[in-house]
Amino acid sequence: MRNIEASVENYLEIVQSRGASIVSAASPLDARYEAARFIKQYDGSSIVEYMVKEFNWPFISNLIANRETLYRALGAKDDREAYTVLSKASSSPQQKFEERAFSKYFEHVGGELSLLPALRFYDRDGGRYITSSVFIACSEDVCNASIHRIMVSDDGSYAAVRVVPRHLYRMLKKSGEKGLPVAVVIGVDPRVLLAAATSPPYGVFELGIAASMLGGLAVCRTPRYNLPVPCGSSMVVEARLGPDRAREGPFVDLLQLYDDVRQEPVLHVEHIYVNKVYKPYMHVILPGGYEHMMLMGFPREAAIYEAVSRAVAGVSKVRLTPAGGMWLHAVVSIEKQHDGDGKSAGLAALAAHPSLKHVVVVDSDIDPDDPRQVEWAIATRLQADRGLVVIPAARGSTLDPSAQDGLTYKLLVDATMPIRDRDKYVKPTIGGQG
Ligand SMILES: C/C(=C\C(=O)O)CCOP(=O)(O)O
Ligand SMILES: [Mn+2]
Repeated sequence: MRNIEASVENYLEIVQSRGASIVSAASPLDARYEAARFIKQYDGSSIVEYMVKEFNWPFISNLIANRETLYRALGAKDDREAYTVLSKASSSPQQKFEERAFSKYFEHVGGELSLLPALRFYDRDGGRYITSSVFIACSEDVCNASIHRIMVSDDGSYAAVRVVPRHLYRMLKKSGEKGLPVAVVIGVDPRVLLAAATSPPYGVFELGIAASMLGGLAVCRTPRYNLPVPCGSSMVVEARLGPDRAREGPFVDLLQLYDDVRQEPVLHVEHIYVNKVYKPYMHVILPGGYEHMMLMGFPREAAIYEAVSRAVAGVSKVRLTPAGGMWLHAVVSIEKQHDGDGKSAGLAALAAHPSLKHVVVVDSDIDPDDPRQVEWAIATRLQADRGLVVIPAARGSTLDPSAQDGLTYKLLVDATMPIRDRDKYVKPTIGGQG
């Protein structure tokens, strides 16, 4: 089914028709902690909808409740198909969108920061946060879409945005004294978020990748800055980003740690619009929750799958593991053909996802989703003198508190069995079963 306007409402219809269910809160929740507790209760299991006391719009979380929901959305039956959908969309983004009138879809509701659907999640949070915000910006003839959290300070005096040094950062640096005009969309089909979480080369517009996955994309041009946004977005904010900076953080990141406090660009909100055609679901991603990990990690898993498939003859499964925040740790199982395959697979994984820190390579009889099996492989198949590769002082994740000056030691663990003597390593099965 197509959802070319990319609304949350249509997405819900699609995944519900394919078996996903939604849990509704009985009464409105408090924006401070109570909504977070409710989302957490269904983290990794079910989509939840709820009202938040001081807002009139419906809220929604866990849109990618688990892998099954994501696969349903992608129309895929397994990992391989899901990776293929994303990889194909990334390598052949649509270049043209269907343009529609902004005024047909959106009504102006004001410009105050207090209207932003921001919640407070954890006790040390630096303010209230919007976590599903997709920033759309164009510079010269290049457009970019990427996800950045927005922090609204507790006294409501400013909003700041965490901008990691990637494409939006590059545009911001070029924008000079006036700051960078941006359109921020909140509440879209999560396939738009997945596309925005991929890292194509500069110049590839991530909305084109979303369009490939959605079967087309209807965009509306924002009134002030003429920026293209999906017409089904629940909220559209027109703003200028920077050049001034303000305190941002702490915020709970993918690793379930409080990220550093930094000076980040201020978001100068000008106009806020809400969708009048679709039910304007405000999407909230629980920081450090399953949906956060899936949205960030799944595109990297697909990239690792693709890279390892080029490096060795057979890949069984790739997992960025939940305990590593689906960001720092990977387990890859392969059909080993040569004794060097374990190393080739691990090196390909590290290269495909620069934030990856530790990778364990196992044989295809080990399930990367089962930590006991992975540990069993390490216990019985690894010899540290030949199975470990340490890469000193490499570029690592900014989220890793143990890294120094952005540099980290990487580790590849080749826990595959040697080609010789394979008989010594087989998993025993109880006989007499046919
Ligand atoms: C801010 C990031 C993730 C999050 O908290 O959701 C991205 C971190 O990117 P690195 O390149 O690993 O620093
Ligand atoms: Mn980009």
